[in-house]
Amino acid sequence: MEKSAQPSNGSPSSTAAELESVSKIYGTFAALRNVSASFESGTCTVIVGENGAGKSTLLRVLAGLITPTRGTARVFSESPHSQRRRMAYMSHSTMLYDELTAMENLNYFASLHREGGCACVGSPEMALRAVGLDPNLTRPVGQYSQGMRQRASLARVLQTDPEILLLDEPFSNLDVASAHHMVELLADFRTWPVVGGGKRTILLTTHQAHLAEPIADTTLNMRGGQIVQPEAATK
Ligand SMILES: Nc1ncnc2c1ncn2[C@@H]1O[C@H](COP(=O)(O)OP(=O)(O)OP(=O)(O)O)[C@@H](O)[C@H]1O
Repeated sequence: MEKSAQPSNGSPSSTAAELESVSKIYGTFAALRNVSASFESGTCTVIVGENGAGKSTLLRVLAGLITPTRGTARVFSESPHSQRRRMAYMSHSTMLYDELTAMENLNYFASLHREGGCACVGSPEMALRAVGLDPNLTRPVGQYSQGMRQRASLARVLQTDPEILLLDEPFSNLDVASAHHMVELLADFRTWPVVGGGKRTILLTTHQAHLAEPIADTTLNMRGGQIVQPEAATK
């Protein structure tokens, strides 16, 4: 089934990411079935659906972490893998070391990026301040509340200064106040200028679409590995 997340305005340069007839088959099971969608630069797309609908698979294909069985994924008109330094992917798990402080965690991941040749525009300190965490906190992340852990996790991906932010269930395990704070942080992120021009693009999956409403330009509904609604603009 083929659906367009956002209708093309005829300008290829405004497309941040796209899927063209993408399927992902595990054995005999299709996690994604012939999905086509495009995501315009500067927009926030919220992807909702039941467990197993294919939301994470879609994000991971765009992140270049999964190769489609059929079809093509493109990021800035190139392969996702080749554009990975312009993207950041935050998975379900925080991917932080519990025994390290937030600053130590971010320094560690920043060093990995530098070794990979990534120019980290944001510093770990700036990223932590951006999400409202004190860079001088001496407590290890293992002693943080869930909300603080999620913020530290967001800082980990923001410090790479991504143009495209892919967030898998960023509100999971957060109370409503923390989820609202996360949404405010994401709204703020969208306003950050991009070196060399361009706009920040967000794709996020959630079971709680109402939480993302303030920043959602488009909501996509997935079921059985397909996008089942072409679009449902929330504003
Ligand atoms: N590596 C894998 N091997 C086999 N099946 C997989 C694999 N990864 C995902 N699947 C299956 O593909 C389907 C889609 O998974 P996916 O994680 O994309 O769903 P989801 O919509 O993100 O679900 P959830 O909301 O539970 O995270 C599921 O049925 C899942 O079991």
